[in-house]
Amino acid sequence: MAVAELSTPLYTRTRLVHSSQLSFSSTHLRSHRRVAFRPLPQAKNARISCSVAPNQVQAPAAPPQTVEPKNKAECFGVFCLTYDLKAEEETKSWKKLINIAVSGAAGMISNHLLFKLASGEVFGPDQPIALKLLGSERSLQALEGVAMELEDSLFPLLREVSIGIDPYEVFQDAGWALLIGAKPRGPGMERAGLLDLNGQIFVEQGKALNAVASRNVKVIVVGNPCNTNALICLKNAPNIPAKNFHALTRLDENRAKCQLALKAGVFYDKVSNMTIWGNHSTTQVPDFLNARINGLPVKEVIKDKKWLEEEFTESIQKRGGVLIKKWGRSSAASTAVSIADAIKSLITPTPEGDWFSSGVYTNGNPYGIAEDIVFSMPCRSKGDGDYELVKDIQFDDYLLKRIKKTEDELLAEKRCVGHLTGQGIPVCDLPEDTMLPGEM
Ligand SMILES: NC(=O)c1ccc[n+]([C@@H]2O[C@H](COP(=O)([O-])OP(=O)(O)OC[C@H]3O[C@@H](n4cnc5c(N)ncnc54)[C@H](O)[C@@H]3O)[C@@H](O)[C@H]2O)c1
Repeated sequence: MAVAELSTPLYTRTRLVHSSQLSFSSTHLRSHRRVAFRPLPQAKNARISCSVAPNQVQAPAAPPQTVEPKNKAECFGVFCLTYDLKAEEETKSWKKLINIAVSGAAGMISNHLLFKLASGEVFGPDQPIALKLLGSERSLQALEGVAMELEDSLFPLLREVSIGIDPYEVFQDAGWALLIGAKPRGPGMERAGLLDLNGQIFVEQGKALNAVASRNVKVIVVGNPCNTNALICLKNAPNIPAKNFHALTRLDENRAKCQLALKAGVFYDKVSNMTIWGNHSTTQVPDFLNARINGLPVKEVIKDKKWLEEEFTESIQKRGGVLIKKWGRSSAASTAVSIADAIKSLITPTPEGDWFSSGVYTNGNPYGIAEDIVFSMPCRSKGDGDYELVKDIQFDDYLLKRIKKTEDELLAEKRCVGHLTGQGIPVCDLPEDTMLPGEM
C-alpha cells in the first residue's frame, strides 16, 4: 500500500492515497479524518511516505473517488493509518488520547515545543496525544515539513497529527489549545496597530474554540501581545470558562529565577515563589519581595536593594530584546520550555508552599487589581488543570507602584481593542509605546 503526498498549491491540496487503499480506508479510517482520494500523481515532486511491503500484492487500480477538502484539517501521512488505541491502552495502561491544538505550528517556538509534546515529557509517558496543527495560509507548506519531521521521529505516544488553516476544523474537540501563531510588529507599526492586527486573529480563534473545542479546553496564549490577545480570545468564547484562559508569563518567571540565583550564587532550583505581575511587556513586575531563595525572603539573601529595584527588574523586562541583539532571533527554545513548564504546572500539584505565575482573568482577585483584564498573578494548582490564586502575598509601596503601572497599561490595551471584545468603540490612549520583551 502506498500513500503519496503531492506538493500542490494552497486550497487544492489534497491527500493522495493509492487506489488499493480505498476499500481499506473507507471502513477503517476514524470518522474525524478527512481524506481525499485521487489517482497517484505523475508529478515530479510527489512524495511517497509509506512504502509497499516487499511481498504484498497490489490490487488493480480502481477508479478514484475525489472529495475536495477545502481548508479542512487533514490527517498527515503515516498518521492517517489506523491503529487500535483501545487495545494499546489495555496492554500499555495508557490514558485516554488527548487532543492538543497548536497554532503557529510552523513557527520557531513550535519547532521546539511540538517535539517535547510528542516525546511525552510534558503530559507524561502514559499519555498518548493527537496534535492538531494550525498554520497560516503562508505557512501551510512549512507545516507539512513539520509534520514530516514528526513522522520521522517515530514517537510512540504520538497517535495522530492533522494540519490545516481553518481553526474551526483544527480546534475540533481540543482539550488544550496552545495559541502561538501571531504576526510580528512590522517596522514603524505602533503597538495599537499590533493590538488590532493580532487581535483579529484571536477573535476568530476564540470563536472557533467556542464552537468546536472541548467545553473544558485549557488555552495558553503565547502570541503577542499575549495578555490582551488572551482577553480578546476569552471574550469571543463565552461558552468556555474565562478561568481556562492563560497568557504565557512563565518565560519571564524562569528568567527572573535565573537572575536571582546568579546574584545569590546558588543554583536556580533554590529560587521559589517567583511572581511576575501584570503584562508580558516591559512594564511587567518581577516580584522580589515575595520570592524566596533557599526558603528565605530574597531581601535577606540579596541585600543590594538598588540592584533588586533597578538592575534586576529591568534585566527581566528587557532580556528578550538583549537576546535578539546577541543572536539575531527571538527566544524560541526557552519559550517552548516555558510553555511546557506552564502546562506541567497545571497538571501536577504545585509543591507545598510554592506557586507559579500565569496571566489569568482578574475576576474576583484578592489583590485589588482591576477586574476584567488578563493579568499575571501567583497561582497554585491541584494538578487537575485548574488553579487558584495565592492569598498570602505581601505588598510594599515599590511593588504597588509598579503593579499600578502595568495595570494601567493593560487597561489602556483593553480600551484599544473594545471593537474586538464586544466592549464598544476602541479608544487608543496607550500610556506610552512600551515594548514586548522581545522587541528592541
Ligand atoms: N509570551 C511569551 O513569553 C512569548 C515569548 C516569545 C515569543 N512570543 C510570541 O510568540 C509568537 C510566535 O513566535 P515565533 O518565534 O514562533 O514566531 P514565528 O514567526 O517563527 O512563527 C509564527 C507562526 O505563526 C504563523 N501564523 C501567523 N498568523 C497565524 C494565524 N492566524 N493562525 C495560525 N498561524 C499563524 C506564521 O505563519 C508563523 O509560522 C510571537 O507573537 C512572539 O512575539 C511570546
